[in-house]
Amino acid sequence: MSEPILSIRGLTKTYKGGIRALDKVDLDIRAGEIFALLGPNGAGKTTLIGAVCGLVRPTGGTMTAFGHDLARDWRAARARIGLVPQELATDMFETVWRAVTYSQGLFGKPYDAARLEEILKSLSLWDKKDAQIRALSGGMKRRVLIAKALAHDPELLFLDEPTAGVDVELRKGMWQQIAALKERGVTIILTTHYIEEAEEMADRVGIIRSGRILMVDEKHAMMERLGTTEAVIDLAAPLAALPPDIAAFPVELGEGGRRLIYRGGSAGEGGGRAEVAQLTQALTRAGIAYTTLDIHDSSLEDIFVGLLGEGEPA
Ligand SMILES: Nc1ncnc2c1ncn2[C@@H]1O[C@H](COP(=O)(O)OP(=O)(O)OP(=O)(O)O)[C@@H](O)[C@H]1O
Repeated sequence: MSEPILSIRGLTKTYKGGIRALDKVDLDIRAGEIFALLGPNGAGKTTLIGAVCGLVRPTGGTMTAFGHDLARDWRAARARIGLVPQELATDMFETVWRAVTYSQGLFGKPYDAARLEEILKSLSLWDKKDAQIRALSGGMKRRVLIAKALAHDPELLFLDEPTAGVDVELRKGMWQQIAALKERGVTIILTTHYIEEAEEMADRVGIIRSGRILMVDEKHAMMERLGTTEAVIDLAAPLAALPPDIAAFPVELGEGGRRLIYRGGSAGEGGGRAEVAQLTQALTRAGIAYTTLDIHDSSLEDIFVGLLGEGEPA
């Protein structure tokens, strides 16, 4: 693997009052990936982003971005990092154009009107460039946040809950924007508690709870390793007991013998689905007819809920 673009070791943050928002977090981010940090409310996602972007002062640990130690050489690294925060912390009376111009210069980048025009056009904000931000719709305000974060052409972009509270259509639009940024080579870290968002977008997923990273893996590997297949088979006639050939599969009888429920394997091609195919063949061989077969793989959501359900944090 090439050098990580961002490397975090032992990152800890204890807020005044004693809340430990981050607890010895280790994380490496690869150039060009979309990394989704998943966690429930209060897990420490925003604190983690804030620590990298210089908004939160860590209590302990080290962070290296683009080879720069963030504690010693913050500006050089920060100039290459963009942040789309959850909330618009900008002057609402400002025009869109002034807001993005300000952001472009914030880390020493020279004024480049053509680039700003390009960014605003790509986010369908060009015809709003002279509008005051307060006059924009919620969806447009969010796009202004993205435009501001992109104005200095960051190579690493943080998106904190990019689609929290936005409608489905806007969310899909946002996903397209994020995919387009990845195409251009931008590395993306997004936080979300919409599992669907991670499932759709991410190359890798990290799960955080109570300031601790519980798991980091390729999304597909995580789904294959932790996922299962469930098949619900409605039988044409009730069965009093399972014949041995059928009982050899991970199945149980329900609905007074009318329904066979299979749970097993792993999600994905080879695992549970292949075994369900064998199960249906065994049913046919045993002369057991069925009317419907409903099969599905567990989603990232099932996995996530299962992981978070495993005991309360220490
Ligand atoms: N400025 C602060 N002072 C004290 N405690 C804080 C501060 N900011 C966050 N916390 C606490 O730190 C913990 C982590 O908060 P954080 O905002 O990082 O979580 P999050 O995962 O981003 O949650 P959400 O999804 O709700 O944004 C929470 O218990 C929160 O109450």
